[in-house]
Amino acid sequence: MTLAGSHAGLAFAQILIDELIEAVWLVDPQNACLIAVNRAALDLFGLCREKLVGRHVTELVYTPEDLFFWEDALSGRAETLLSKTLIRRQDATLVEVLRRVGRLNWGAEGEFYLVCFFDQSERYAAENELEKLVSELRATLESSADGILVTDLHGAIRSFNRRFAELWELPNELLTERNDSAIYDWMLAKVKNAEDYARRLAEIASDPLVKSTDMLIFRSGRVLERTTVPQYSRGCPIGRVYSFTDITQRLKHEQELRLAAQVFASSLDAILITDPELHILTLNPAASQLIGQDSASLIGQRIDQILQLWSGSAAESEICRLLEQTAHWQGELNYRHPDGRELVCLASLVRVMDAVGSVAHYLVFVKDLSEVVAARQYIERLAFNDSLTGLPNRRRLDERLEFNIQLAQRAKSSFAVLFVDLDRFKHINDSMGHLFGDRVLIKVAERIAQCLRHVDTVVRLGGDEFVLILHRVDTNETEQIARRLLESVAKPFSIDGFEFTLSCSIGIAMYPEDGETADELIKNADTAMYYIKERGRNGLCFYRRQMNLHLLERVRLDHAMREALLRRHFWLAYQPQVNLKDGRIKGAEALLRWSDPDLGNLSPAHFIPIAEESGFIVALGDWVLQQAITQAARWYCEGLRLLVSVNVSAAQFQQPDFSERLARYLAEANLPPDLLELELTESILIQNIEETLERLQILVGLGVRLAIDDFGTGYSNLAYLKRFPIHRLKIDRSFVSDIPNDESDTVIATAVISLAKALNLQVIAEGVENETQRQFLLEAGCHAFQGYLCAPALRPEQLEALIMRLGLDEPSAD
Ligand SMILES: Nc1nc2c(ncn2[C@@H]2O[C@@H]3COP(=O)(O)O[C@H]4[C@@H](O)[C@H](n5cnc6c(=O)[nH]c(N)nc65)O[C@@H]4COP(=O)(O)O[C@H]3[C@H]2O)c(=O)[nH]1
Repeated sequence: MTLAGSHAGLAFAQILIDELIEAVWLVDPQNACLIAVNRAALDLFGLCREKLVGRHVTELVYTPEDLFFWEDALSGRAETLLSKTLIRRQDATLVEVLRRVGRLNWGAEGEFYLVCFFDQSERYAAENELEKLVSELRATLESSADGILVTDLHGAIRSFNRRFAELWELPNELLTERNDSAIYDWMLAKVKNAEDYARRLAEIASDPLVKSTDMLIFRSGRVLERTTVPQYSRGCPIGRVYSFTDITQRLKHEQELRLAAQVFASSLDAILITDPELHILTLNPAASQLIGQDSASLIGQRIDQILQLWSGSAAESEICRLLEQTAHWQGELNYRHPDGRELVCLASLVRVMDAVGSVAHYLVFVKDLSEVVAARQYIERLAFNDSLTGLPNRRRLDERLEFNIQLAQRAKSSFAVLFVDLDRFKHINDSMGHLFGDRVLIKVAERIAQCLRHVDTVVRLGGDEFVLILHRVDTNETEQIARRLLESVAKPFSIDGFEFTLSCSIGIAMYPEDGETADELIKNADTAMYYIKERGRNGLCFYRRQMNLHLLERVRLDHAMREALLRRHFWLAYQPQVNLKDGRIKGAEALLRWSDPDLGNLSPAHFIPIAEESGFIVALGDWVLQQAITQAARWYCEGLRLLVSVNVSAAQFQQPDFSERLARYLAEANLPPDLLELELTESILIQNIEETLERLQILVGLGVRLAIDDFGTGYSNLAYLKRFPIHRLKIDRSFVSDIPNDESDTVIATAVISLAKALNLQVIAEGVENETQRQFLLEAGCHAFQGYLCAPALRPEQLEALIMRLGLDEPSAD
């Protein structure tokens, strides 16, 4: 029997199930029709009791599972069912329920199926909501730009996001197999200072409530910022969330920004930033210093009203065009500083665009060029002016000459170029030092300038050379000015109590006759100057065309000399040196002779200066030394103890191996060294005094005698003279020739003789041509003479014959 068959049972069951919270059906197991439903079931299905009771269960169930079950239940193959399912309400909505079917045997009342429905829709909705929330959270976690690690209070990892794995470069195996200690080890190995890292982590772990932010520096250089906060649940900490941000780039940018700010603040150039309308937004200290106003008063002002950006050559439209095209403009501007200074500035304008392509700012850089301009002007002055005398220099000369040429061409006029060179200036430099020489040059430059008109130009070429341009002059006027110049330079100088006189040689070239270009004019004036130098100096000379031929001749002569030495066209003549007291011959000066089959007999006065200029004198002088020693040795062997004097040039004397060679020649010839005298000029001796003294001592150590040739023509310093191991002074021919008529020559000759006496030196006069001179020198106490009065330079055999006639005064007799 089923429950449906027992009315009393059914009524009781109805009362029972009505009290239940869940929806309940009682189903007749015979026909699977509903025999009773409770109130909750009416609510759940949205049907009235009449619409439910009596219905076949399969009309009310919805899912295949239910349909199959009831099919099986009716055929006795199934009795219970418990699962989630769906029911359809009257309004066609589906409701998720947990449905339980059980077959109940109610004793005498019969059997029935009890079908209970628990409405799960709310729970499921909550679960769904939760699931959604979780997945949203997960997505949020994953989409975070920071790496996130969540742990429990003991550090066990609960989760981390992909970014965390990326930042820490976790290998795949650590992603798949969760191994907390391996992950922590990995992290430890990544950081640079593992010890600090571990200590800090332990500190954090020890306090579940701590919040902290730290910086982690990786071995790779990457820098992470780690922030950790406790994770709470219902107000209690249950774990910890770590978030990691890669701040490598940010730090770099911050550093760059700091640097930029530092550059901005400390830049020596003025930097101003404006808005698109050129209103100043900010400026650095250098800008306020350059402009001369404090930054507060400048901010807000238009930059172009403060700096004359559009002044000068730069028109506003042009600057705007350039800014438009290249985003940059640069130009010079003048700025009058409030303190009155006129500044020359280099300004640069740079346009800065914003993200959408509009002008955001202008950067204005201003550099004060005043010092640079002053330096440039100074360099120009240096470049175009001689630093010693302040006169224009060679570079300016070319410019002035070109200018004069153009003027003269236009006006069909002439002008003069004078090449002025001081005579024997080297002696002053060598004897008094370069500083003294410089002061002399300044004084000379002043004197030259005083002789000129303001339209003329004087240029110092260097050393003691000056070039003058005389504007619009003819030869007469030029000569007058040149003579004035000679006179002016010849006036005595007095520097630091030292009184001396100078002379100069002036070569003159006239435009256009003597040259049409600047180079030609200078070259020809120079040639004329050389010409006058060679002819005794202290004078002026106009250029003549033949002079250049003369220069060419010098080159040819130098070549011919070299050939002549090879072909044995040189020989030595010996001029006797006579004892003034007894007229006997006491020595001879070896003088070079050149008898050339093509050129004839050439004078050493002509070719020696050329050899000195070209340096050939070293080889030539060496040959002379060897020849003279050989000859003296020959005479010595023949029983003639004759002192032979040899002229030694500066270049020869300065050869490092001069004394060694000399010693070798003496030894090879077997000549007693005291039969050789070296004649050195004053100019040789006054160069590098200490070094010269050393060399002289070596020579004296060899046993040879030393004489100063042309004594009186240089600037001998008596103090040094005393120190030099000299045996003899030779009075220059120029002081002898006018004795006794020229008073100053006479005085000088007498003074030299007295000086020699005082220093206990021998003294010989050269160029003695007459008896008066001889007598004068004898009376003055001179020891010896040489000159045409006795004989010119002779061939050795002629000298021997003369000695036979006059007798020999052996050197030891001095
Ligand atoms: N007016 C006049 N002149 C006289 C008289 N007695 C001698 N002379 C000349 O005066 C010059 C004296 O030689 P110096 O002053 O050393 O002047 C020499 C010397 O500076 C140089 N010289 C000659 N031979 C040599 C040499 O072998 N080596 C070097 N380095 N220079 C030499 O050439 C210069 C000229 O030599 P020279 O033409 O031989 O001219 C010689 C000689 O011939 C005289 O009574 N009156």
